[in-house]
Amino acid sequence: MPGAKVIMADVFGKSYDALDGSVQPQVLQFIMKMQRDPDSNGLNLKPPKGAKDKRVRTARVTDNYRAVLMHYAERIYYLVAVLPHDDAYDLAANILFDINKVTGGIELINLGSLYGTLSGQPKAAGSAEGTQPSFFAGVSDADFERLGVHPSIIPALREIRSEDAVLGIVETMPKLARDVVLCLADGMSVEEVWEQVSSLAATEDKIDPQDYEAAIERPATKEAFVVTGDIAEFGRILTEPLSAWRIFLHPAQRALAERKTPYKGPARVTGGPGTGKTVVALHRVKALAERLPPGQAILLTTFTTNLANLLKSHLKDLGGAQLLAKVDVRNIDKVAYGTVKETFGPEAPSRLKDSEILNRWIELAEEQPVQRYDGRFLNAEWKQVVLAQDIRSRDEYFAANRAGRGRRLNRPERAQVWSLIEEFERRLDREKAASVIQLAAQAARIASGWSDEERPYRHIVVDEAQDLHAAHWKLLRALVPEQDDDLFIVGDAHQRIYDNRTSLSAHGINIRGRSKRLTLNYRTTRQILAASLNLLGDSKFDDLDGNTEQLRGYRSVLSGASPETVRYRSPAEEMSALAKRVETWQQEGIKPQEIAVVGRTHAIADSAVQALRDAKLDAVKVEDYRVPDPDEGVHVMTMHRIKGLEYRAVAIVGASDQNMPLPSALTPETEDRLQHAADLRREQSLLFVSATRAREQLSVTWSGRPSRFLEPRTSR
Ligand SMILES: Nc1ncnc2c1ncn2[C@@H]1O[C@H](COP(=O)(O)OP(=O)(O)OP(=O)(O)O)[C@@H](O)[C@H]1O
Repeated sequence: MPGAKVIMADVFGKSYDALDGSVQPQVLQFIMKMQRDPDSNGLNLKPPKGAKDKRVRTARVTDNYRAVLMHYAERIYYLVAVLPHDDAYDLAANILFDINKVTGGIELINLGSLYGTLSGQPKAAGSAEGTQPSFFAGVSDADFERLGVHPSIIPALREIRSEDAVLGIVETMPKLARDVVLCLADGMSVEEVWEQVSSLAATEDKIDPQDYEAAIERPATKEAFVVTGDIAEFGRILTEPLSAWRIFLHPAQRALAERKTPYKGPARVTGGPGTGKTVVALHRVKALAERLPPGQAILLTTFTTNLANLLKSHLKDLGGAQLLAKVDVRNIDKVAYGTVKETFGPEAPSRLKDSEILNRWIELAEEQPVQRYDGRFLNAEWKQVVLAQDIRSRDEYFAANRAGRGRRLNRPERAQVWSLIEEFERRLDREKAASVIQLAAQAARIASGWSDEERPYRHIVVDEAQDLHAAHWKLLRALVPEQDDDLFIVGDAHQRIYDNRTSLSAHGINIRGRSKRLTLNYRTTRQILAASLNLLGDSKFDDLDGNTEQLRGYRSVLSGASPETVRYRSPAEEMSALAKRVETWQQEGIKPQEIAVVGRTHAIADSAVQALRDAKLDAVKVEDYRVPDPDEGVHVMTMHRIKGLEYRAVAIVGASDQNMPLPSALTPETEDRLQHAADLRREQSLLFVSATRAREQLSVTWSGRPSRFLEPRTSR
């Protein structure tokens, strides 16, 4: 008897993750049995009674669990879910499969959950909102269908009368319908939605609504189903819960990442937290690697080593060792140091961390008989004026542009500052040491002298671009010849947490006409998003290229609990409440390693670890360069360390005015007004970054006075 081909639907992952560890291995056994012989008695593969779609089948996985499948062609089955017996029959009764008229891809429509989301909605008449018109009154059925919304969904859309209901229902829809409905709800016209969403997802094929063989080959199907017959591949996929196979690019993301016609120069993608910028960068690397000529290389870089390690593991998930072999994944400081070391070998200076450099500046400033300049001010002047413009002489410094610096320096003052800078650099030379930014400037100087043939990369992709310094951009510009698809840059100035501000065009990186902004957040519930945006107040942010960026249209499809903001009388009380909160989250089914506790300083994080352990909860401090094992417990870390990560639940602790902003991170206002403002914005961004790591639950707590960034939304 020939075996069957089993194809996994994207939604399958959700039901699989919810299964008990003892049932999960049985699912693989079940798939193997299906592949061997779907008609074997033990499987009891049959059409359930009362199913809306005659192709639905149920089959036995264990005594208590059933698989729901769709049988669409001879010996080919889609696996939709494995659920407890009754739930499986419920689902089987309410699903439909069809070929989407726009994408030509196969779609799974779950009418049960779709209509289920409407149950809490006010009725059309007889309720407080009785006269509320249907939210989509202006869109005809024909328009919905033309845009790619399946006709079975349209009656549910007619029931919608509030934005909340829109956001609730889209979670249960097929992908294209979800994007269309969100854009219409955002006020876009039918034509705009066609141009910006549906037409981008449309297939050029002539669609035969019965031809599933052709439909299975289309990209839209491949985004929603894992088409593999290889059992080892199934096993690998199922044991990597958040791995990249589940990431199905939104048409706007796909247009950026998989674009076939080359970008005629550098391209830039911005967008708020969780809009999939990193995902786009990874898919871009994959697309570029697929057409990379032999002997050429791609650089994927970001700001910190931790994030570079994370990118490496995501890239491996996405394309395996084969993809990784074509890509150099390194953080920017390593790229710079590598260039300097190649030239100077063992003579290359050793690297000093930013904190060590700052301490040396503070020492030098304090040694001066007359203390005219604060160490912080001098450090910033050196980094943001001297190193940013690669100034090497007193005359160059006299002529330097000091835009962005808030303290004027007259000529004699500039002479004083320059002599301090010379003294500082002399001391570092004597130590055979250098700051990471000095090394980047040196590397940029070296690489700028190379010919195009000597430039080591064919493409460079940059994540977390907002944190890079001017010297980094000069270096990157010099590491890749100016040509099509040279630089692909991804970032968000709202998340700038290191003190580097510059504009791409100042470094010969011209992105005009090649920049896009992503607006749909896939990570965070809209309740958490609204609270996080509140933290930013009315501060202004840039678009990495000298213009102001706005978060217009930034929204989430997910809905959940409101975040908590709670004040306690003392740090001890706050910490014991933290332990209770973490315990409650765990009781609600959130695993310890899916919970993060975040503090502004190491000391706060350490006291949180202690408090959790005192309450007999497993907790681990997440330090640099190490990812804890899943059984080490709740992850506790600083706000800098959580950058780029995400958790189901996040507790921000110690968010008092004493810690946020951290006084030692602020340049005195009297010393430099603009630097003070930039320091404040950076602290605000740190809190914003921390809050936007939360997928489902967020709590922000403190004792004493709340951080000024919390003021607008604290109701006490
Ligand atoms: N099209 C998509 N469909 C479903 N999930 C997605 C999609 N794109 C991204 N995601 C998920 O959304 C989350 C955020 O993605 P990602 O980390 O790429 O966003 P980001 O913009 O780089 O975020 P941040 O700037 O906050 O670090 C991830 O869990 C990712 O898997």
